[in-house]
Amino acid sequence: MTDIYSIMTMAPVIPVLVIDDLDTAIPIAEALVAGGLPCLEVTLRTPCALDAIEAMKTVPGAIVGAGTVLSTKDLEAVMRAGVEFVVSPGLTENLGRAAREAGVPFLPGIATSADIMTGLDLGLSHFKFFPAEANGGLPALKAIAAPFGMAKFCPTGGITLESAPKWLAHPQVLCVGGSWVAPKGADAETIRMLAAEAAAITPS
Ligand SMILES: O=C(O)C(=O)C[C@H](O)[C@H](O)COP(=O)(O)O
Repeated sequence: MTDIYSIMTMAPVIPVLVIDDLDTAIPIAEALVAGGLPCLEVTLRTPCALDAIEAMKTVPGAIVGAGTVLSTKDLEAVMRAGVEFVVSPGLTENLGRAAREAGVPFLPGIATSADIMTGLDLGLSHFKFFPAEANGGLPALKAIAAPFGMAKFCPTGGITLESAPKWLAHPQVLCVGGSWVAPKGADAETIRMLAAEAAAITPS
């Protein structure tokens, strides 16, 4: 199993996926990997999410993680499905401890300095800044991150192809998360093109 730093630095964008139809899981994963985005965050927002994770794991080159992991029960379920990383919208001590014990790369959501300090207490230093734009955008992350030079971030929530470069230019931002690369109902070729565009983003 790899570490969360490696997951966050494989590509500039981690696609956040909501899979409604299990039949689309493999084509979506193939398109994203072909476009240059190997790390896939499958949210536990739909009934078929765990099956989608297992299906996507068969795609060569795909590094499949789970998002929307809200509890230790969710964590156990996604570990059974064989995820390679775990993302949550927030951080609780229970979930943070369980993820550490499971030894799985873990990217918990934070929105405040206190959240970051809770994470640091648990031995965590890589966080999802969520919801990034609604929480005040890049100016807010700059201010919140400033005292925590050891912390690294994946801002997620409201980020687009157009806004990603400025987020990525922040020295503590390793990647961004976003659902724009796999819009609902998009065909595989569209997703591959959106992924290729996202994979080519450079900080500016
Ligand atoms: O489901 C979760 O666990 C989340 O944390 C939410 C997602 O990360 C955001 O909804 C993605 O944001 P958009 O790119 O603006 O769509």
